[in-house]
Amino acid sequence: MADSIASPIAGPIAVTLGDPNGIGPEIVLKACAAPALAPALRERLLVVGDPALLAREAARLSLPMPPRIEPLACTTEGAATAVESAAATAGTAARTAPLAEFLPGRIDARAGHAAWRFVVHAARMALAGQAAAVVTAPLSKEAMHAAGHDYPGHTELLAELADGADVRMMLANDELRTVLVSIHLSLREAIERVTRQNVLSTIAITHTALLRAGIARPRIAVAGLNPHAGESGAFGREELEAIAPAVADARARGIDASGPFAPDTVFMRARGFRKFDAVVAMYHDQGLIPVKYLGLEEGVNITIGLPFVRTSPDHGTAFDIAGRPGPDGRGLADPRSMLAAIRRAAELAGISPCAGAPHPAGAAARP
Ligand SMILES: NC(=O)c1ccc[n+]([C@@H]2O[C@H](COP(=O)([O-])OP(=O)(O)OC[C@H]3O[C@@H](n4cnc5c(N)ncnc54)[C@H](O)[C@@H]3O)[C@@H](O)[C@H]2O)c1
Ligand SMILES: N[C@H](C(=O)O)[C@H](O)COP(=O)(O)O
Repeated sequence: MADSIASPIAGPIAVTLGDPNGIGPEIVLKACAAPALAPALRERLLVVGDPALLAREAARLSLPMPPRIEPLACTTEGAATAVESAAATAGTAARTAPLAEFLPGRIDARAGHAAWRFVVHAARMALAGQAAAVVTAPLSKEAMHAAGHDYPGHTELLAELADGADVRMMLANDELRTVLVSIHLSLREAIERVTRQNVLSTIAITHTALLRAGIARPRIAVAGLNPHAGESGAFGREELEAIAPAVADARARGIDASGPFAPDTVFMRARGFRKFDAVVAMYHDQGLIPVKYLGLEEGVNITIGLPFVRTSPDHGTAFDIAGRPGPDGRGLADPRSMLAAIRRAAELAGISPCAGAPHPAGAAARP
């Protein structure tokens, strides 16, 4: 992962539109127009999506269009304005529909297909060195699956596009970073993934990501799986048989890893980065709840282990509020997590996120 680098990566920051029927288009437009966004950073943003869809949303919300758009049509109107290569449109024409058929809040395979295309295109740009980073607006896994794209989420799709890179999901805000041993699995399967090798790989990928972010001696806390981290085997043996040996392996490699710690208290010990720079969590909800609970508006999802920078907001498509006008007609979707994702991507790509504008979070590059 290119977490933080000495010289900036060239090219735009590709921002995907997400599921057209979710809040993606709204938060992308709001983030692009946010007064808190530095003008120089705004100019680096390249929105990957359908221009007609963006224009409809911009008119609804009385917002300007983003300065730069990479046109990928999912509507027939977008197809009229988009200049796409034959390769880009191959196999998708049949799924292009009139703009009026893209309805906010609706799970629709055509929207899922469009969201998938936006991500694939942006990732290919980054892999080809044509984009400095990728920031993804939320997509609906259900709609993507309905379109026949059988990925649990962006993370797994991006890993495949990057030749099967060994990636992990990190969620970060200004107080906490958590990294997951496994992501989108049943809890039963997630427990099976708590192996010595998986835990060790997660610690190692986390260590590399933190080093690249400029943290000279990353301190990594490792959570247990069971209540009280198993209480010496009384409540489960995963700590004794997999997690503690993985921590020992990591330490033998010179990594400052410690644990397993009781999962219910390790996050508060890590909060504020006073004792630890990151917590390795044993499964999805163990690691994501603490960050999301601190506020959806600041959290950023970062894929570590990829050959390019990828961030996203830490929330989903919010179909329940998509397209809703709100009391002032400007929509209900909060763009702050998207803004945080854009700023974090810029930092990780070596681009100043705050040139010419205040950066509320302050601070140096961090994943
Ligand atoms: N990065 C991603 O692509 C991503 C991340 C998480 C979930 N998802 C997908 O999103 C869909 C819905 O997931 P969910 O309902 O569990 O979570 P969600 O984050 O979409 O919604 C949870 C709650 O938070 C609210 N909310 C979320 N973002 C908001 C914002 N920016 N402003 C105001 N309110 C906001 C919603 O209205 C809802 O009440 C699922 O298909 C899921 O797979 C995608
Ligand atoms: N697990 C993430 C979350 O709940 O925030 C989300 O599903 C995003 O996953 P991808 O980045 O893989 O789409």
